[in-house]
Amino acid sequence: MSDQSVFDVDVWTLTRFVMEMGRQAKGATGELTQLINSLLTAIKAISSAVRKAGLVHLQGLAGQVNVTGDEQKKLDVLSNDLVINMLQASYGTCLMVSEENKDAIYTPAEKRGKYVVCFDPLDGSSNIDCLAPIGTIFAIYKRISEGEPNDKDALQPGNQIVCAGYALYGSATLVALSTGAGVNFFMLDPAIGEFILTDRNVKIKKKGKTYSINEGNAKYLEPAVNEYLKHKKYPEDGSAPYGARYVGSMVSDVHRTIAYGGIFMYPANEKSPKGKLRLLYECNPIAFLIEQAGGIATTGTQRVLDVIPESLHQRVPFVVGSPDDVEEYLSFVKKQKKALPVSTRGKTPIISTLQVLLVMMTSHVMATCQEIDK
Ligand SMILES: O=P(O)(O)OC[C@H]1O[C@](O)(COP(=O)(O)O)[C@@H](O)[C@@H]1O
Ligand SMILES: [Mg+2]
Ligand SMILES: [Mg+2]
Ligand SMILES: [Mg+2]
Repeated sequence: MSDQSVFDVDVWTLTRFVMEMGRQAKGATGELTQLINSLLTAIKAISSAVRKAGLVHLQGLAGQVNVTGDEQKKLDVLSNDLVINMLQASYGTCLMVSEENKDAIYTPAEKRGKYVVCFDPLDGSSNIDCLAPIGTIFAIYKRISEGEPNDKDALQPGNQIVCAGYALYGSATLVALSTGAGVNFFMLDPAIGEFILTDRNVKIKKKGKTYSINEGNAKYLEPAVNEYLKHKKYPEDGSAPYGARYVGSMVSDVHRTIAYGGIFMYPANEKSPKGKLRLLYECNPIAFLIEQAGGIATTGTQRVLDVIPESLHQRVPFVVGSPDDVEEYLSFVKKQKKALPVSTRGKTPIISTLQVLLVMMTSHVMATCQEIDK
């Protein structure tokens, strides 16, 4: 079938879009545009590598384990090298933090610029060999140090982000990007190798119809989370139960949540008391985009973007999505907190539950003894 679509002779590419945003920003030097363009080159190369991985033996393990204990895949390492090399060649960065590097990566002095980039070069890498969607996530900050850059430049809270985004290598390759004035989607047109603006100022639905969580962790989840999930499956008010969707690649699960509405959750659990997802290069960039799209991003106890980072690879509990859905989840968390005696609040619920049982048993035994004494 011949392609009847009109050939757009005034196409809005991501590069043009960012240049336009840059020109409107006072004192723009074009450095951010150049940095983003270099990042896009890495993303295009990763997209190409992902799509041919099965043909050129790029699937499977690289043989090392990263600092957070993930077994590195060959594509993790390749993606990481691409992003580091393209960013350093942009003359826009002074320091980078990557999931795949234990320490911060300092740009050689002669190539330094004013930006800091925290990134997850390949997100969802357990899904590479089964061809499920995977992604790349990044957050960009302005450095705060004078002279030599240092780790503190990367330990800024997410509310200091100047630009964040993700690439999704799915049935098409998409980039979602925000520089703080809303979220825009760009689709890669392989014919011209450009990302084309497809959705301007994307907004998440107020309330969705699906929840997304790894229910294989149910045994380890806090009671409030399981109570919430039960409410979604057996609504007491006669409304329709929610659907369940879980890809196991956060970028894919989050993109569906932004596109369709709903809630994505990776809360703390007994196995990972701080949750699994990493603050600097997964939770902060995604939280920034979710809020820019009108959603909520919480750790369960505070706004993700307000968390003051203490270490480069620290994890936080992570619940994001449609405002009504996340607010409803938080109401279950608050209810659980209220149900616990003050002295046990804030402690690991498993211990506090045992303490509550102990208090109840002791008072029961006391009451029985008093009965016998009468
Ligand atoms: O397999 P689990 O425990 O559900 O974890 C899935 C989560 O782990 C991740 O794959 C971690 O990211 P990486 O693949 O970048 O290490 C997320 O993309 C995803 O949401
Ligand atoms: Mg990993
Ligand atoms: Mg990841
Ligand atoms: Mg990763």
